[in-house]
Amino acid sequence: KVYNSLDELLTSRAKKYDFVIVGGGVAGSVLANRLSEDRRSNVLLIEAGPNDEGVEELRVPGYTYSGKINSTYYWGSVSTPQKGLGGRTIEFTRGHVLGGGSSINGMVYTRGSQDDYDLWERESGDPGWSWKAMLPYFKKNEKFIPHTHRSVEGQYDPTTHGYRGRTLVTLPWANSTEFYDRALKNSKIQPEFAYNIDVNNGKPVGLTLVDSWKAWLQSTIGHGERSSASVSYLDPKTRQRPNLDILVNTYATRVLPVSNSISRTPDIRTVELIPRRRGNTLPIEQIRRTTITAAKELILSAGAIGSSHLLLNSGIGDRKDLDEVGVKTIHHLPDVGKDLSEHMTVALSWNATGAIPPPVDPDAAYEEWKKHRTGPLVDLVGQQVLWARLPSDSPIFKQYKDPASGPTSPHVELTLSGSGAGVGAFIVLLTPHSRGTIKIRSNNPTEEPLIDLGFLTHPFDILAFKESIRLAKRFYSGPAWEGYITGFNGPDPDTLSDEEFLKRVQESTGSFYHPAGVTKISPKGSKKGVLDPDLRVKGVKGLRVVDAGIIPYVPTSHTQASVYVIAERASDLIKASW
Ligand SMILES: Cc1cc2nc3c(=O)[nH]c(=O)nc-3n(C[C@H](O)[C@H](O)[C@H](O)COP(=O)(O)OP(=O)(O)OC[C@H]3O[C@@H](n4cnc5c(N)ncnc54)[C@H](O)[C@@H]3O)c2cc1C
Repeated sequence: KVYNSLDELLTSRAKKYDFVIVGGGVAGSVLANRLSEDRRSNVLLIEAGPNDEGVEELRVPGYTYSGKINSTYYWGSVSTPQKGLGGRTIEFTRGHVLGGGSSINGMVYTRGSQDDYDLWERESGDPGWSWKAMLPYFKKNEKFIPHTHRSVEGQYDPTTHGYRGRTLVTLPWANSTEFYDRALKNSKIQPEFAYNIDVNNGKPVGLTLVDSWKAWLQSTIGHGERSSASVSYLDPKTRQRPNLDILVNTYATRVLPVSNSISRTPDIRTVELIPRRRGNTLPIEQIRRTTITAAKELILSAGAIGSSHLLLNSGIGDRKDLDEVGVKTIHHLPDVGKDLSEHMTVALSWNATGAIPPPVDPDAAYEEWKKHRTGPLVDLVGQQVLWARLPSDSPIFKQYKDPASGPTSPHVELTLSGSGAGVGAFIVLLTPHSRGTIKIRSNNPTEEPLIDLGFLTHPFDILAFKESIRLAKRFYSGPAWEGYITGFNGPDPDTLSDEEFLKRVQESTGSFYHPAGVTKISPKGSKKGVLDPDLRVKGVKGLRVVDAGIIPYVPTSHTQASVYVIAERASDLIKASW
């Protein structure tokens, strides 16, 4: 059952919970479902944002980024002034609703490379995080739905996918356009950008024996609707389980050792809660706090930012930083909130001579979606994404270590789009050297955390942007674009001075909202990192973290698929330990 307020839960329930999960996003929704599969386990899922049930705007794929989604479903976070961006702050979007990021995100479904997961194995010393070991979890999570209204032959590899999972995944609904036909034609002519049938096979570079690949984009959309973690894992049947309570509109301020603990190791199973609206900072003396203690485990799934914020508010972090803001350290764990890695983006555009497509009537599109779940509102991003490796003989690798997790990992993603007079490529720097931090401003847990993304603080990343833009220029100057593309609008590293180029990039760099690394896994016994390989917080009892923050280094993908499989595996680890 869903409880809309803390009071509602407290007045109608006096239940003991075995597992308390904080954060009802991707990981939290998966855990709530899997842990409550065992009817003997009582599970409480706590989410700061509202319930997503019946909110149509969250279900229409084409409404994402359209301004039609109410601001209540976002945290409204902003980064600190970014040193590498000349002091500019950037909006840092996070989902604030059941389903978390998956209720508002771009729905791109990419798993990353085999080397990304093999890096997790190396970083944690646990082969259970390797690509090979995680592949069954990808299949467990996914229900791939091949379209029947158009031919999708040759657009995906059937052996790569799962067909019985909960997250619906599909290919673009619309047919290809002149722009995408040309992009595909180009991939047949330019060996650097060869076609690969399915980006989700983990080792696309190895298979194609070239340095880059391109495939039909897959999205977490099914039957014309967004397939978020709450829709798929907290479906009406799951919500009715008598052993699962879901509490929304409730913000966790701190985690605490259980009051009667006699152990020397802090036994952290209590969570402190307040009713709270999105983003409002409450004066500390007005905060009326309630606590709930888990009988077995407290699990933080508040997202990379939310979980590190919560640990720091609780006095679990670097003693020096905590002292500075007047928070008493209950457990000195220096790496909490450190080593944040994140993707950086820059949008490029070219002029083109393509046919102007007929305008879409928004009312008719909505009517079609409502009646049939078809039409222009069923797709979101483009049909093709190009993932590429920077040439291995590029001079930047003589100067700096290649940050990619291995040869199957691309350095750059280009989301290709084009219609009429404009062609675009959204460049994503997938393997940054720059690092950021999450810190707290004060001892008031309702204050927003300090989100420092560290963008462009490492010189490699500026050079990597240059090389990535050159790569995009090579792609769009291929023979298939002759007579179609007429000019590049930059920023062009080959015509601008270094200063001008940097300024243009600093003005436009954005985030891709894929933060990782702030509560990373490391080997048992290692002083580095925040979590043991089984996701327990090092040096304390009773507390795990399960979300994007556990990932040692941002993967070369959009991150939701990684988080789904992290949570699927975590559910098995937790079940196996009781
Ligand atoms: C705008 C945007 C677009 C994206 N596009 C894509 C995409 O196209 N494809 C893709 O693969 N990935 C995408 N992502 C990333 C993807 O959504 C995330 O990787 C994923 O949601 C992370 O899952 P999580 O469980 O770690 O955290 P989340 O899904 O963010 O869940 C965390 C939950 O915890 C709640 N919470 C936080 N703090 C507290 C607290 N103190 N008390 C109670 N609850 C709390 C939050 O409200 C949230 O619901 C996008 C993300 C954003 C923001």
